Amino acid sequence: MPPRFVLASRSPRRRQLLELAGWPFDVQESHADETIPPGTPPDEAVQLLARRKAEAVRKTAPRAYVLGADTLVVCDGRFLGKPRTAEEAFHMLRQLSGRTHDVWTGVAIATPGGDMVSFAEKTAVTFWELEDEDIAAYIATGEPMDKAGAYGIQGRAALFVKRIEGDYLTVVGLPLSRTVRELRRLGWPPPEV
Ligand SMILES: Cc1cn([C@H]2C[C@H](O)[C@@H](COP(=O)(O)OP(=O)(O)OP(=O)(O)O)O2)c(=O)[nH]c1=O
Repeated sequence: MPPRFVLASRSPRRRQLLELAGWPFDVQESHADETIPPGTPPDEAVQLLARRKAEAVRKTAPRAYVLGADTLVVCDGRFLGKPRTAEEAFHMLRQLSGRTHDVWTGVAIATPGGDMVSFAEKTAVTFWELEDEDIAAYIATGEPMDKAGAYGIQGRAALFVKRIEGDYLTVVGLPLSRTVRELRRLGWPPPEV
């Protein structure tokens, strides 16, 4: 039996992106703890959380390749995760208005041999100046609530974006081209898949 591939994520975006790679995989949510030790730099923080997610799911799928990922927005040294309330979403988007911030995505791959490999990718995103009414209207769509930094570049927040530097898919939550290259290096997919 060839090894299975499991995506350790509840994110519909990550599933859709991984489908582009063209091989079969299962999806399993990780329920991993998402707290980060204070002072952890962003590249380490996203890899730490990605590894935790992959590790949690590996316990239930030991003979599989397991992929975990985590995305964080970093503005002025402050980490912006998923907003808990509409007010928090408003403050995050106010903070991002008219400025450049970094979006970090960490990816961790657990292999059937027991290894754990991870990397982090960064994309810089510049927003136009946003009017308070634009922010309020965007929050009313409900889009910000399950997304780091309170926006989805793949949705209506595309209208906020002046320029980006880096892989667009790092912002959406999975730097697919680098991920597929790393997986190949680790032996996935095997010839029989
Ligand atoms: C900045 C940005 C983030 N996001 C999303 C990607 C991630 O799904 C989410 C960040 O939260 P994460 O904790 O990285 O992921 P998640 O909770 O959605 O899923 P899981 O932990 O189960 O894998 O924000 C977008 O979809 N578009 C964007 O432009």
